[in-house]
Amino acid sequence: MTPRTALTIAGSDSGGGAGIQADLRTFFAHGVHGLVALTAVTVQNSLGVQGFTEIPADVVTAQIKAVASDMGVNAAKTGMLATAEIIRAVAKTLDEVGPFPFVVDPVAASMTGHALLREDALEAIRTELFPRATLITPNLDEVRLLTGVSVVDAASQRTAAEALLEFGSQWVLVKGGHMQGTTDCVDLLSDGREFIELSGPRYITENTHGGGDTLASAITASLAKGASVPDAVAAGKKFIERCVAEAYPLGAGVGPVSPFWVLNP
Ligand SMILES: Nc1ncnc2c1ncn2[C@@H]1O[C@H](COP(=O)(O)OP(=O)(O)O)[C@@H](O)[C@H]1O
Ligand SMILES: Cc1ncc(COP(=O)(O)O)c(N)n1
Repeated sequence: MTPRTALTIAGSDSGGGAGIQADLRTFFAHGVHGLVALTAVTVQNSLGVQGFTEIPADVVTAQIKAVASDMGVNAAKTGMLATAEIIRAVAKTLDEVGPFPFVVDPVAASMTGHALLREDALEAIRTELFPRATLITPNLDEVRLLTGVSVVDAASQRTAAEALLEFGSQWVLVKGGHMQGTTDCVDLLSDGREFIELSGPRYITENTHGGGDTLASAITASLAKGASVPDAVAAGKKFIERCVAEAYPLGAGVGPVSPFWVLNP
């Protein structure tokens, strides 16, 4: 039987733990066929990002149109988008080939602190992509960059969710992985009416590379299969928890979260 399809519009991680590599292995783990529009090639390993080269915006557009016109897209997500020009091209192209559920993971930097966006690009994500998004999935660093809100507890997490929804997405997931001093990891999902706390154990590990990409692509895979946003996010949270619990060391720095457990559930 032909599986459902999900499109990732994102950068390549040569270390294989984040970016399109994380997205494709997550789509596979969900039984969803992955489609790709590559935006950038990063030179990266467990120690960080040594540099990147972006793909020309018209080539990003052409990749999206090629797969959408022939194979069909059941849901899409964005990760690293590199430049404002690529972001504008993605927004325009999605208007032409959509609608389908669309998840925006506003990747601004790697967890090692290296910029993955050129300077003017965060503003373009906010104005061009958020209003078109079914769901946006910022981490706490991205929340601060986008809204100025520092999330330190449940109240400020809710304030941040409300501020982010002002930019026009249908739903927001404020991820709590970087919250200090908590024994649980609590992500807050909201559409402005409902505020749903998704809580799970915080595992002690150094190896969380690719966690955000894996969560967003797990959610996108469930949306491609027809799940509602709350159901897709709840399933994604369960999925990433297990991936963090089974993360492995690789290289001298930060190892990747692992979806390999799906092979031996
Ligand atoms: N140590 C951990 N144990 C369990 N879950 C975690 C851990 N760190 C992050 N998570 C979960 O992984 C997902 C990604 O979160 P986060 O680290 O906040 O984003 P990002 O990877 O984009 O920086 C969230 O669902 C978060 O709750
Ligand atoms: C190509 C690419 N996309 C996304 C990330 C973010 O992932 P992380 O926050 O785990 O470094 C990355 N490092 N590289």
